[in-house]
Amino acid sequence: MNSQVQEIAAHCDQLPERYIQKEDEEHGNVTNNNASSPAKIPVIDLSLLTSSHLELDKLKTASTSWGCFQAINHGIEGSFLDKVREVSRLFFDLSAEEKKCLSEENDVEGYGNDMVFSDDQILDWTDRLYLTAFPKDQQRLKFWPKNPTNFKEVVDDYISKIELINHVILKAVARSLNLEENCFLDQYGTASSKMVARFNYYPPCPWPDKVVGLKPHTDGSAFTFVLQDKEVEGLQVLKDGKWFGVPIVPDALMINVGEQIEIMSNGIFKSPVHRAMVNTKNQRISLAVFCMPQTIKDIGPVDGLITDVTPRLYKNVTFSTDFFFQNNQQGKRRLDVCKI
Ligand SMILES: O=C(O)CCC(=O)C(=O)O
Ligand SMILES: [Fe+2]
Repeated sequence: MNSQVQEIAAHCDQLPERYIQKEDEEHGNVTNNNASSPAKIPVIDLSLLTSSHLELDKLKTASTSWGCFQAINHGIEGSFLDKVREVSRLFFDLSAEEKKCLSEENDVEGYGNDMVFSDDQILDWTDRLYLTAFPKDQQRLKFWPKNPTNFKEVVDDYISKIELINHVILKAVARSLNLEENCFLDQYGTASSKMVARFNYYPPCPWPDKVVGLKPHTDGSAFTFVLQDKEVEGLQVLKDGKWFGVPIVPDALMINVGEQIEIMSNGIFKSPVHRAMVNTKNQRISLAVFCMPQTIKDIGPVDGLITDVTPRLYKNVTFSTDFFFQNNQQGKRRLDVCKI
């Protein structure tokens, strides 16, 4: 196993070559830590989505222009979100030895860092814990921390709450396009869907403008729910060629449109390119929960959105594990592979 970034950060006085980012031609200056403007990422009140057309319209605009929004009044207590943050932090506070017990060579699940596909790959300044969290019978318990002792109880509880919100959002985005409210949910498949939790740990870095915490990417999910660090910012979203920092909105959940909803909506909703930056002083922890449709059948643009004026833009596709990682590995963007 590679050294964990946490250990490198604690012990080294020179940045290892493999973490030094090169200019990114596609997404502009990779290591410009100062996002160009304070973001106006829309804030959506989920409690209004069934009663207010205005809020539903805001959701539609957010998902078509930004591809993301901060959800408030989502039904999860702020004190519970703090608990989720706390068990995440307590896990990363454990000794290196204790955490390494939760990793296995060549397994994406468990504790580790940036997945290495090639010798010349530039690595992200992050360590992570990656767990299949739902359905429960697919959880691989050997990768779940025993410490803190309430880790699993809290995470299981959080995941079941996110599952409910995910359904609310899937229905609401359908209604926002005047479609039958289950059209995305039916493709998503309630019984056989999957949720993957990725706990991201970004140690402080003495050379923040030479590295990125998480390189620019789009999420392969239907939707992703990101619980942000409560004090330290770092997430940025690319819009109209500019990077926008995502501000901390207390108790909000940052929700990203994933590639699969971009496909199901025939490109109306956008899966945003985003990245995470690091800083010299403070560690940052985030928890991303990826809600993934069933992989037993393919997904594709919903019928109601394909017309003579808006022809089908994407093929049907199954987001199998191979499809997911292989394209990444070959440097191909998954969404491009799916385009007609
Ligand atoms: O750290 C963050 O805020 C973003 C995490 C993220 O984008 C991911 O895990 O895919
Ligand atoms: Fe992401």
